[in-house]
Amino acid sequence: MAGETEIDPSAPPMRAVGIRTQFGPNVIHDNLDFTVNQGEIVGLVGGSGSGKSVLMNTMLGLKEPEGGTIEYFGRDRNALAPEVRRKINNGMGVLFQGGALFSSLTVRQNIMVPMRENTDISQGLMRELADMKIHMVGLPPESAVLYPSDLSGGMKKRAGLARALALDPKLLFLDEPTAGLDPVGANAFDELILGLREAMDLTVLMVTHDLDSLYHICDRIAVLVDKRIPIADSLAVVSQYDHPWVKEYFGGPRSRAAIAAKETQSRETG
Ligand SMILES: Nc1ncnc2c1ncn2[C@@H]1O[C@H](COP(=O)(O)OP(=O)(O)OP(=O)(O)O)[C@@H](O)[C@H]1O
Repeated sequence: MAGETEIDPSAPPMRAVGIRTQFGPNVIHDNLDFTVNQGEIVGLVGGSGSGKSVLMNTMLGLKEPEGGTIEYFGRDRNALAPEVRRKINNGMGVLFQGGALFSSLTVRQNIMVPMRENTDISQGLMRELADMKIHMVGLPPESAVLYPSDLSGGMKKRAGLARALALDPKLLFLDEPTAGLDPVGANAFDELILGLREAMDLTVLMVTHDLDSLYHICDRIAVLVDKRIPIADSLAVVSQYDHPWVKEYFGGPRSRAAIAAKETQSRETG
């Protein structure tokens, strides 16, 4: 197929190169570079309104940047053959803030939506696959027939995640996945992401304000400040980065508490 041989499977699954994003006169990203490597969990942090969600949508392909390119597997996505682009798109799952479930559909029906839109598998098989996803995200089997309004906040997130996993993605995008969860629920959700990464060989880009999540599950942390990502590295490196926002974010009391919690956890797990 034309174009298919042109992606490089050994190249990073996603790269933003020289991205410029602008809404009218409001420049959000300016010459922003950012790479997401195979198999890693990257946390994207930055102040409120710094452009994290817009960047996620741009990398997902929901928004075209005003300048620069997004590469998938080493290739400008706009140069990909339509079949290749569709295949890559189907390999992306996204959990939006709040789960974004269809309120008039049950959990199972919600999970079946992307299957119905993108595959021609039978209704029976779709149901079976949807129930498997429900199991994978740790929801009880009976939740399949519940409506979103019947679910707790944590269950909604899990249902949204199950739908994000519907097409067995390789790239998972999470927008504030633990927002609104209590610490126990948030920690359980973090563990779930770690387990799924192993089980499904996922690469994860996660927008988050949750310091515990950053410390617990992220391999690298990308910092979006001043319209760019000047640093994307391990927590140890990023937390020493010389920028006022970084100093405030990683040097504040909530950060110190999260570090202390992580150290306690590391000691307990040996
Ligand atoms: N469709 C749009 N039209 C105009 N401006 C927009 C649009 N979408 C986002 N913006 C602006 O872009 C900027 C970045 O928004 P974005 O939602 O990406 O921030 P964020 O870093 O995710 O913030 P938060 O942490 O508060 O969720 C904001 O100033 C926002 O008002």
